Amino acid sequence: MEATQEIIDRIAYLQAELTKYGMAYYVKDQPLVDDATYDALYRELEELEASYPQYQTEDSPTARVGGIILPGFEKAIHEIPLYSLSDVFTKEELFAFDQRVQKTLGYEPKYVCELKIDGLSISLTYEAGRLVRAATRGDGTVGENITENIKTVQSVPLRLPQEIDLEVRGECYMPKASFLALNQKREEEGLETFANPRNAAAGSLRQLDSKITASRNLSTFLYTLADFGPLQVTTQEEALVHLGELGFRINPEHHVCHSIEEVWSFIEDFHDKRSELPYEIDGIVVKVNEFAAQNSLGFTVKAPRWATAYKFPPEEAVTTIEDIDWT
Ligand SMILES: NC(=O)c1c(N)nc(OC2CCCC2)nc1O[C@@H]1CCC[C@@H]1O
Repeated sequence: MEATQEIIDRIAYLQAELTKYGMAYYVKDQPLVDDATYDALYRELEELEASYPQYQTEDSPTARVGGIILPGFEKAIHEIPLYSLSDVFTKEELFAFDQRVQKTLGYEPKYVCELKIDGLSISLTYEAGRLVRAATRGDGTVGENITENIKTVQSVPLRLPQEIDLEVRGECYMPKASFLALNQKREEEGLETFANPRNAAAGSLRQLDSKITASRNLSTFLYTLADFGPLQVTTQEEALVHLGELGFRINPEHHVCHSIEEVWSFIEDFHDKRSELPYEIDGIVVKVNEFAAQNSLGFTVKAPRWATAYKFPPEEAVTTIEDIDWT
């Protein structure tokens, strides 16, 4: 059916508005409209796109529901490898890391601390501002192409505000509340429950039916650029801020520390706050902030010399909602 200019404009308006509302709700955690308003506009867009499918764009908000069932996952080669992190488990080991860094640099650098999100590491590739590939980390060089599944994760932008080529990396995770609700539902259905949110996220992302992925309330925190492309950033802190400006979901608890002692107090602080977070973390990632200093330090075979992960002991597992002491 041919569409009038008025209908074409209305479809474009709804696609833009609902994308803006979705970004505010899922990325910035700051809703702009109430659910009823969003749902009414979403239904109107669904009806219009069903009547005029030639105007349903692949980055329309209605494209998030999944529906592709893949025969299997294609391999995804990482041109720039996804490194792992060295681990430290004590204050002494953390300070020894700082000593090695200072020995190489000849000065004490600023560090940026980030919560170590306990999810599945992913890589997102954009060409001319459009998401063209999403992949799991795999072994760091070869992962799985999970583009169709990642498109159903509401916090992942399908289109950037600038038509740039970019590859970003981060974690896809399942919030604790979604994990508990999912396990309760599976229990009621006599299905096997997931051991922890990380396994639940991995299982949800590695579904061949993207409709199942769409139902699992996954979210993301992005933390690094594989290639800096056109971005003019010189520190990790700036990179995080810029990723946020591009529309990616960034964990707000990043903090620049001016000494390893300050890093330690950040670690102690979050050791206590950990159980109150709405997502699981398994430690704190400590990175030299300046990219120039990172380049001087370089990488070992598998991990950067300019970063380490202080690991927390495993959190006592909360398996079902009944286990929580709500008092
Ligand atoms: N899990 C995380 O929250 C996290 C993070 N906040 N920052 C990084 O920085 C990368 C960059 C270079 C080497 C590690 N890595 C993280 O997780 C990685 C994914 C795979 C191994 C580590 O867990």
